[in-house]
Amino acid sequence: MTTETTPIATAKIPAPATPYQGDIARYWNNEARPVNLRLGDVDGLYHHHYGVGDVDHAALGDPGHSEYEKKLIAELHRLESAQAEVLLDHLGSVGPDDTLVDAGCGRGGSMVMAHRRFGCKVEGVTLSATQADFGNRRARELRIQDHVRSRVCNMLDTPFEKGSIAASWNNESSMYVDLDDLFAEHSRFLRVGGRYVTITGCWNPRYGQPSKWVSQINAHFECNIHSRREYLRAMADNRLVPQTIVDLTPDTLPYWELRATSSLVTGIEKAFIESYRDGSFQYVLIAADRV
Ligand SMILES: C[S@@+](CC[C@H](N)C(=O)[O-])C[C@H]1O[C@@H](n2cnc3c(N)ncnc32)[C@H](O)[C@@H]1O
Ligand SMILES: CC(C)=CCC/C(C)=C/COP(=O)(O)OP(=O)(O)O
Ligand SMILES: [Mg+2]
Repeated sequence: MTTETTPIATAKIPAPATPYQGDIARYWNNEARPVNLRLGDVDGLYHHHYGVGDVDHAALGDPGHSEYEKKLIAELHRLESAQAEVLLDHLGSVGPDDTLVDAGCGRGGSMVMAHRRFGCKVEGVTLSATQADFGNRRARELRIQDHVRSRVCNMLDTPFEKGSIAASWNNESSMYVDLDDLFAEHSRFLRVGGRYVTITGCWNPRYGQPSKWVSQINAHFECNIHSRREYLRAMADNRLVPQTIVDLTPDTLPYWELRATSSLVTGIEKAFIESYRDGSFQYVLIAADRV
């Protein structure tokens, strides 16, 4: 690394609020799965979320072809970026003078996309110094560091001023926190009339209790998947009123079925596919107004 800057994120790393958060920080500091890095290398947008939309079989071509695996990686990445576009579609009208918050920002791919779409500032928080440094380095490379910034910070206790944020989101990051605490914090920093969006996996109360597949996903990622009911209750209790709820489960299954055939499998594919198929787990988008 050059001497040009002390990375903002690691200049002063706050102590984890709980031992659990310390574990999660370590998990993401050590994460370097090819399924994430090789997809990000396609165009420099690094995601830690899953994909939506139909697979473009024409673009993939013949599985026997020497370029097939490369095309498959590009296709998985296209579906992951399409997921982030769907989230951004639900943020409402955002202008260049607005500031957005990405709660649990990962390596920052969604933040770059949000800035490109709206021209606004985007503030990201993650528990991982490695991720925050990665996101800030990408922002510098893209010369958007004045607008896109990641920091090591607990999303339940952020420095953002009350009512200062136009819109905020959790993209596959709400399963690491208590939902009441999470929505109280979003509600505090969002302005009245602002928008909150989450894309998340949640267990389906109609199934009864979390299925064995949901338990496997929790163990795999050290997270704690909430039920759909818990999301709606915690939002209602924190001045977040759902405007749109979309069941993205049918839209994410093609991504998983394709990923299961790739060389980049991680072993968790079966749990997602089986739980989406048996109805015990759902992939949902909820967009809510801060009232
Ligand atoms: C699965 S990744 C999602 C990353 C990103 N939203 C994306 O779509 O690429 C989960 C993220 O949540 C973050 N996270 C978990 N608990 C957190 C907390 N209490 N405060 C801030 N970030 C947290 C992790 O550090 C990680 O960046
Ligand atoms: C929908 C649910 C329950 C998500 C759990 C949170 C999570 C780990 C998301 C993907 O991260 P990743 O992109 O790092 O995972 P992978 O390595 O499997 O692609
Ligand atoms: Mg991934």
